[in-house]
Amino acid sequence: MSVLSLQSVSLAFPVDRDISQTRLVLDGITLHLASDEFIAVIGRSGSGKTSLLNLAAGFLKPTSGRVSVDGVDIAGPGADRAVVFQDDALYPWLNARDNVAFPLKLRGIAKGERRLRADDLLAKVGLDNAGAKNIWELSGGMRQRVGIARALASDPRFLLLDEPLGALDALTRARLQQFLLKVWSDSKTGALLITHSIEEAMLLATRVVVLAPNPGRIVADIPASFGRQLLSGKSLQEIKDSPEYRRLHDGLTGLIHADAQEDAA
Ligand SMILES: Nc1ncnc2c1ncn2[C@@H]1O[C@H](COP(=O)(O)OP(=O)(O)OP(=O)(O)O)[C@@H](O)[C@H]1O
Repeated sequence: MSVLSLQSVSLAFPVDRDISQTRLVLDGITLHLASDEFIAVIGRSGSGKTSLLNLAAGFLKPTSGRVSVDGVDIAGPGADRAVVFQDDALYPWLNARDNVAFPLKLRGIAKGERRLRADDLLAKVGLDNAGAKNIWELSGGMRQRVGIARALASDPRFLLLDEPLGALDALTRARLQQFLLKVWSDSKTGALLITHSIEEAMLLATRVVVLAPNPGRIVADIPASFGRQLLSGKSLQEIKDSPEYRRLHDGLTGLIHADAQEDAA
């Protein structure tokens, strides 16, 4: 079992490129993600969700505090932490299979083996016959699935997901939520998901973390079991109709709303 940890992490950005003046964006963040967990981070726009993910990915260095994997400070981005963005960021000059195989190429894996593994990963994300397709021939949902297959190709211990379903229509998004849940459960990687959707956070995560802004800080860290209920075959409607679902939904909405009112006061 691996653990990705942020320990008393703060992050300040310079104000208007003036490095003598800084603004605190995240303050005192402590968060541990184990490789069997799915943490969803919600919070208002500007509360620091993406900054938190960028710290975990190693794209940003904390101003103070530590970011580590299994107790070892990270030095920057690494293959142990794969990132999927809202904008799929695929290579348009490569077909779907070669996009997925790209991390394998970087690791020096031979061509035949790369092809087999890429096809296997494409099958895992339900794109068995799409390997030879050009990126521009794929729908938005298919492109996101290729992006997730590519992230899995590096055999990461953690998947860092920055609003990966945010640009999709409601129906495709609902389908891909179920798919993401299955991928997480099968691949046994820890997942950190940034989302604007309370419902998405509740349906996928084993823990929902709420950030409040100015400066970004954790105001709630709540366990959830709806994803596991979905995986064990309970229907979405039954889950959404349950009192525990409605209670948590109301609670999370209240937390985000309370924080907005505090800001306006
Ligand atoms: N590179 C940067 N330089 C200066 N300020 C930044 C930088 N990146 C983010 N910020 C500021 O940090 C704060 C948090 O931004 P961040 O993108 O992490 O929030 P967020 O919760 O992900 O927002 P959203 O939900 O709108 O994507 C914002 O006020 C933003 O303007």
